[in-house]
Amino acid sequence: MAGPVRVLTVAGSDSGGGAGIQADLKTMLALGTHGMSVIAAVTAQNSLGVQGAWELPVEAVRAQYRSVVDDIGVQAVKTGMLASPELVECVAELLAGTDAPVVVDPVGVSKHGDALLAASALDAVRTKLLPTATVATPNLDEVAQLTGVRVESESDMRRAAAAVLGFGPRWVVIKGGHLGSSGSGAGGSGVGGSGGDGSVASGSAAGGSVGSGSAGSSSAADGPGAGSAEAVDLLTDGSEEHWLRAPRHDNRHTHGTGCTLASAIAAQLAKGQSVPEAVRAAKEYVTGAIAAGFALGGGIGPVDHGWRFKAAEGDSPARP
Ligand SMILES: Nc1ncnc2c1ncn2[C@@H]1O[C@H](COP(=O)(O)OP(=O)(O)O)[C@@H](O)[C@H]1O
Ligand SMILES: Cc1ncc(COP(=O)(O)O)c(N)n1
Repeated sequence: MAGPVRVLTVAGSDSGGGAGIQADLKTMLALGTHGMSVIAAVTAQNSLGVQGAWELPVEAVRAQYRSVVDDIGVQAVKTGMLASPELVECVAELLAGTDAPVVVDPVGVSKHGDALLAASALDAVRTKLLPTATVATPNLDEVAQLTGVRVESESDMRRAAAAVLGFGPRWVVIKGGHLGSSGSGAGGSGVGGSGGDGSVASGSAAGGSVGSGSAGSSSAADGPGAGSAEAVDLLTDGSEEHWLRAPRHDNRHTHGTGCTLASAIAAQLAKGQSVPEAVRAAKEYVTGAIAAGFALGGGIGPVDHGWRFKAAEGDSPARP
């Protein structure tokens, strides 16, 4: 079909504009695609944390999805914050009926430790949502939550990948962004008006080109910026292994990194790239966005989704 490449995000809204639906749409635009959204939950959120979260009714999510898919059509779908077991099941059922590649970011907790998924939804993520995924992109806290595997070094990432693949996604990216950063601890508000019960500890990450290679030994360090010099992710389907290595940027403004990576993978898949090509390109994009991350509000600022536009314009951000 002629026209722009179309990518859909099914996720939560971040009022601060750094993560969730807002990060997804900015990423899709930056990578030359037409982004569309199914809003599953709304958060009141800023650089300091999540002040409130409300999930949408299942019918509202199903109706948004049908409106987009039945008329406009999608060439890839990405999922993010889905909040409740009912929404996870609904979205899994909708995705089971699509031929488009699906990127599942099993969002569990915000960078500040606020629960974005009820603990009662974990089983549905494992047994219903993950089997629909072409690529799943858990961070290390989500790996622990979903599989019980605690990753403390690069060598643990293989075990983590095998455990996630056991739930049925075709590929998994184990994101090592939290390796070598300090944990920020759980707390804050829970998910939804129904009350969140899924709070878990989260790591706060501190913030070129992407290399690949084999697993090395890198030990967890004692604080943001003091960790390993690389941000290492492992992409595997159980037979092929791709180690994606990029410079670790000593930048605390990393709000939205996971959403950005998953949306970038979806955009690249929609353009027709293979999974390894798409993940490599997405890693390059998120690495540049983290390098350009900026302060906004009093806490953790966002990555810069427009970093390539600014670089092309000669570096200095445009001023009105
Ligand atoms: N400080 C950093 N410098 C460079 N890359 C990073 C940094 N922190 C995270 N990343 C990368 O950003 C992507 C998202 O990872 P992560 O922050 O772990 O996800 P999440 O937002 O889900 O917690 C991964 O590719 C990871 O390696
Ligand atoms: C609505 C929403 N969705 C997802 C995240 C996770 O953000 P991150 O990409 O930093 O892990 C978030 N903070 N808010």
